[in-house]
Amino acid sequence: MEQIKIGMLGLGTVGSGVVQIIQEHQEKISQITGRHLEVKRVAVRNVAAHKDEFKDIELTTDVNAVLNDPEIPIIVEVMGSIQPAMDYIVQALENGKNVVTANKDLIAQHGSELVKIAKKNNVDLVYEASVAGGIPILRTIVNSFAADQIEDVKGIVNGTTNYIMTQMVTKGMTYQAALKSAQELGFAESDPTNDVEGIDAAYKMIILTQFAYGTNVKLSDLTVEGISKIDAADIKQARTMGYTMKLVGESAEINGQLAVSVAPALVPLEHPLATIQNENNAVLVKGAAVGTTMFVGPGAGKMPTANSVLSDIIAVTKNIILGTTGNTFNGYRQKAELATPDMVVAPYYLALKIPDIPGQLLKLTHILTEADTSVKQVVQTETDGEYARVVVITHKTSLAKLQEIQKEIKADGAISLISCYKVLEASK
Ligand SMILES: NC(=O)C1=CN([C@@H]2O[C@H](COP(=O)(O)OP(=O)(O)OC[C@H]3O[C@@H](n4cnc5c(N)ncnc54)[C@H](OP(=O)(O)O)[C@@H]3O)[C@@H](O)[C@H]2O)C=CC1
Ligand SMILES: N[C@@H](CC=O)C(=O)O
Ligand code: NA
Repeated sequence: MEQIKIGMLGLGTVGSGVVQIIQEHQEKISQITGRHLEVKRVAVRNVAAHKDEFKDIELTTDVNAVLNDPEIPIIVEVMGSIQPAMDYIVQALENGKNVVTANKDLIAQHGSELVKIAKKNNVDLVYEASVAGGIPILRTIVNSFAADQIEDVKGIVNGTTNYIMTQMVTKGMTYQAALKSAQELGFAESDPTNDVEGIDAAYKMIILTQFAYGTNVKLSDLTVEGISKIDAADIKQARTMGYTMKLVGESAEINGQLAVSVAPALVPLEHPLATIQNENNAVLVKGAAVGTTMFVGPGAGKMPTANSVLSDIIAVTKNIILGTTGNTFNGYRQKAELATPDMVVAPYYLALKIPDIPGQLLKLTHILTEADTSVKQVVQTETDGEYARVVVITHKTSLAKLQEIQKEIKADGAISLISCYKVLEASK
């Protein structure tokens, strides 16, 4: 049987999973593609660290030996970060090689540039593993939503933070211990800052926005908040009110304009996202024709992510055989403006520190009323005699009105806002 030789950049969590699947499932892959896949050469930083585990594979620190090998038609980039990965991918594409990558940082920030280079060189550039790890969400949007009009994409798209929050809530683990465990399990990025600050999820929402609406947005177009500042008191309080807390990404189409965000949100316990635990991810895609669909699965980890990389390798292999490489992964292009804060509406949870003296709650009600925002629920959760902690859940209000409320509270001086989270509606 003819061979397809693969060159790889990186042999860490994902890379080692890719090698394992190719070795263990060679027979099935050959039957499906009609080709024998062989990992010919892998570039790493430290050959000695891998040579005992990967005796049958040629390891090198010379990236050019992978990128310039005329026998290799497919390069798998699983090393991460922007540079030098960007230069290596450009070099591979310009050398006429198809590229499979799991690198969301790179695709979210330089995807359109790389797509153009791939097209010019008539090669594939595919990156299913870059969003929601093992969930085949990108190809599903491309294939199964091609004729539908997507109205909303919402979900949990970072495995590390969902794992941390699950461990904190269900096992009482500390934030630091849960993060350490996520790193040991291979879920976190090599520098976990992007995970915990919501940036990794934001990159994934940028890619999902491109696939769902055909529109390129950049990081500065999104509102992004991570989990590092979440107060355990809010998680507890939310639970008593019938909510759990999740890091939620949303890309919504509002009258033809887009609102893309990542932030911790209160999720009603009966909402499908409330049941997503540990490193699992879930993406809800709402189409005008199909309604709401949900895709669930592991969002991080060696084998699930490697399986997505393999789905790309197999798609590219088929294209090589058919002579159909060079088609853009997602061909949909559409220009759209960003929604303004007055267009983006949701209920909000506000936790406030209020002097425990008469008239203060009235003052808060006045601020909310002035911003045309009504209250659904209000609870005084504790008092130390001097200050009370008061939690308010509003009815739907716009982001512009919320900003007005935040400004007025700040100006008041006596009342202070401890935290503020969006509240998901049970039916959405
Ligand atoms: N882990 C996960 O669950 C997921 C990861 N991803 C993405 O997949 C990619 C890889 O992640 P992961 O496997 O976790 O990362 P790891 O840190 O586990 O592995 C990175 C690998 O790349 C190699 N490498 C790094 N820099 C260079 C360089 N300059 N030259 C040659 N080799 C280099 C490292 O070599 P050495 O071993 O010698 O240090 C290592 O083998 C990232 O883009 C990540 O965002 C996507 C979805 C899920
Ligand atoms: N660090 C990422 C890995 C997958 O993309 C995550 O935790 O989701
Ligand atoms: Na995926």
